[in-house]
Amino acid sequence: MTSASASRTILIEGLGKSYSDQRPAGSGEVHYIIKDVDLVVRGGEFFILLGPSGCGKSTLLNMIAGFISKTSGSLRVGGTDVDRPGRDRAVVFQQADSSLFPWLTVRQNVEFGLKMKKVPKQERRAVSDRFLELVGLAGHKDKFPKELSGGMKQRVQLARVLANDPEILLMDEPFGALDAMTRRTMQKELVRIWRQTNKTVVFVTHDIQEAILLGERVGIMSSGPSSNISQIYEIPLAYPRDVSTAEFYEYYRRIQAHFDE
Ligand SMILES: Nc1ncnc2c1ncn2[C@@H]1O[C@H](COP(=O)(O)OP(=O)(O)OP(=O)(O)O)[C@@H](O)[C@H]1O
Repeated sequence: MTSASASRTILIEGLGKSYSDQRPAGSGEVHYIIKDVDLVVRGGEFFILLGPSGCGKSTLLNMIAGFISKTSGSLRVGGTDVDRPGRDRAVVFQQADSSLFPWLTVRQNVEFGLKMKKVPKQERRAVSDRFLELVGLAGHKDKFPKELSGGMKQRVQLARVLANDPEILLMDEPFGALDAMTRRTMQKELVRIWRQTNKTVVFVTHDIQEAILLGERVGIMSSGPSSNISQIYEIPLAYPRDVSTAEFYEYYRRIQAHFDE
């Protein structure tokens, strides 16, 4: 492993997260959302977390992001314990609306993080031009979020995250709220961007087709409580992938069978 990819490796051992029941009528009992999770995501890899609703995918992703603290086990990125959010990791959420600033233009939204870091204006321009081009929004830089469709807003969110150049992209069902056609376009774009930038991607979904279309490996989370990664499927299909091929269907069938068991 090169040192560049080692710095982007996510190493998870025996990771757990529990909450105690604090409701007035609650027992104070401890419930594990995830327990004994072991996982290594290599630098530059496209890794999928796939599982049924409520199994703890977002909890695990938010722990990697540093938003949720662990109860047990170890979680390291590039050899360093994760105990808070960091510039090496960025999250793309399902709803772009909650992350974009409505009073800023598309360009200003993309440049926001760079401005906070006091990057000079000319350099900010060059970065926002590059990433808005990459996500296909070169012609919409001066629009405000309310003038954009859902898919366009999601592209702005992605451009903004990429502009900050994190090592690791953490994506929580980022296309879940989009219509089928826009979703398909965004999936293709994401694969293209990932191959161009070689980022580490951890992508949460409950859609088997999306998992196989995007991931180099698909980690299946067992249904909760005390969920963990019960199996990992390697998907050695070439990109861009075609859902209509027999090989694609074979992986689909195998993973579907896993959930039917
Ligand atoms: N702060 C919290 N306190 C107690 N329980 C929580 C808390 N946050 C999440 N949970 C519970 O943890 C479980 C896993 O939630 P999580 O959002 O991680 O699942 P998910 O797999 O991402 O689900 P979905 O696909 O529906 O988004 C759920 O049962 C949820 O109710």
